[in-house]
Amino acid sequence: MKAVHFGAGNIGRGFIGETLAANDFSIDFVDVDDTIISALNSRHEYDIELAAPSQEKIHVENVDGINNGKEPEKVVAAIAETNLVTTAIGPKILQFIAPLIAEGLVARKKQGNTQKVDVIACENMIGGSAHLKDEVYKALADEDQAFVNEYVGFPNAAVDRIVPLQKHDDPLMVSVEPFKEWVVDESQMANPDLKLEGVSYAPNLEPYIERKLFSVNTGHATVAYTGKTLGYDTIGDAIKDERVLNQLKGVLKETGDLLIAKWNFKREDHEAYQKKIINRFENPYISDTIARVGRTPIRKLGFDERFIRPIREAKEHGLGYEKLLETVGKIYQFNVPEDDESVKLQQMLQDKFAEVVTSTTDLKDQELVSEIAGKMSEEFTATHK
Ligand SMILES: NC(=O)C1=CN([C@@H]2O[C@H](COP(=O)(O)OP(=O)(O)OC[C@H]3O[C@@H](n4cnc5c(N)ncnc54)[C@H](O)[C@@H]3O)[C@@H](O)[C@H]2O)C=CC1
Ligand SMILES: O=P(O)(O)OC[C@H]1O[C@](O)(CO)[C@@H](O)[C@@H]1O
Repeated sequence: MKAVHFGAGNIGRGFIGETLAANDFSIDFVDVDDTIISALNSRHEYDIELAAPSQEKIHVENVDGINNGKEPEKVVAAIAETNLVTTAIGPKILQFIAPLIAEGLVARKKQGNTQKVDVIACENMIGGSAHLKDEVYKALADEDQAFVNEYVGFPNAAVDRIVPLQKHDDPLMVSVEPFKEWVVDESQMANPDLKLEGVSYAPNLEPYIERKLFSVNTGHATVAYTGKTLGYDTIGDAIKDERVLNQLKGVLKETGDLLIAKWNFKREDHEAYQKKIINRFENPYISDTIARVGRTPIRKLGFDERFIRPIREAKEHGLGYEKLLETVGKIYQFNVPEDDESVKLQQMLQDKFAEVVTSTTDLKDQELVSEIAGKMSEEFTATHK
C-alpha cells in the first residue's frame, strides 16, 4: 500500500507517519523543507520517541520525501498511484497544496486509475477535509469534477496527539506524547474498505471533533494565553500556576457543559476525559512553548474555532461562557514577535487605539497620536494581567 502525506512536520512524522507505517504503507512525504526532504531520501527511515519514563522508540521505515516546491511533477505522479492521501500541514496552507492534489487526481483519470481513494486532512479544524475538497474543486475543470465525485472521498477527521517543537541533532527524530487518537468520518469515505489499524471510524465525526477541539485545543490555548499574560514561556511552567490551572478548569467546565448538552456525553465520562487532558498538559517529559500552542491567534479567534464557536453555542443553549470570554480577552494581548498573526493583531489594536485618540483629541500630529496610543495599549495590557 502507498500513501502520499503532505506536511512532514511534527504531527506528520510523529503520528500520521507512525500509523501509516504500522499499517505497512510506504509513504511519500511531501514538504517544502529541504533538510527534512533530503534526510528522508537519504535514510528512508526515522525514529519516534515517546515522551514518557520509558522513552520507548518507534521505528518508521519505507519513507521517501518530495519537495513540492521543486518537484511538483513527482507529487502528481505519486498521487496518481497512491492508495491514500493525508495532510497535516496547517489549515491556512491547504489552499496552496489543493491545486497539486487536483492535478494528481486528474492524472489518475488520465491513467484510467479508478481505484477509489480518500484524501484526509488531519488538521486542527472542523471540516478540514471538506474545506480541502472545496479548494481542490476550485482547481478542477467540470469534466474532471465528475471523475473526482465518483472516485475520490474527502472524509473529515480529528487527530489528537501533542507533538511539541523538536530540538534534536537528527532532523527527523520526533518526540511525542504517548496518547494518540485519530478518528475519521466513515460516512464520507470513498473507499471504506481501506481501514487503518489504530484509527477509529465514526458514522458522524461531529461529536468527536467538537469534543477534541473544545477540550484539548480550547484548554491548551487557555493555558497558553493565560500563561502568557502572567509572563510564562512554557506550558509546563504556566500550568503549575494555580491561576492558570483554575482558568483552564473554568474553561473546560463551560465547554464540557456545552458538549454534554449538545451531544449527550455522560458527565462522568466527560470529566474523566478532561482530567486526562489536564494530565497530558502537565506531562513533565514534554517541553512545549506558549508561542507554539498560542500560534496564529487570529485564526484561533475564528467564527468556527476553539473559542468563538463554543461561546456562540453556549449562549444559544443558555449556558455560561464567562471564562471563555476572559480567555478571549487575553488572546488580544498575545504578543509574540516571531508570530506574524500576533504582530498583525497587535498592529490592528494599535490602529484602533490611534483612531480613538484622534477622534477624542482632534490631534493632527500623528507622532503624538501614536505616542498616546502606545501608552493606552500599555495601560490596557497592564490592567488585564
Ligand atoms: N503538533 C501537534 O501536536 C498537532 C498538530 N495538528 C495539526 O497538524 C497540522 C500541522 O501541525 P504541526 O505538525 O504541529 O506543524 P509543523 O510546522 O511541524 O508541520 C507542518 C509542515 O508543513 C510544511 N509546509 C508548510 N507549508 C507547506 C507547503 N506549502 N507545502 C508543503 N509543505 C509545507 C512545513 O515545512 C512543516 O514541515 C496543523 O494543522 C495542526 O493544527 C493536529 C494535531 C496535533
Ligand atoms: O495546531 P494549532 O491549531 O495551532 O493548535 C495547537 C494545538 O494543537 C496541538 O498541537 C494538538 O492538538 C496541541 O498541542 C495544541 O494545543
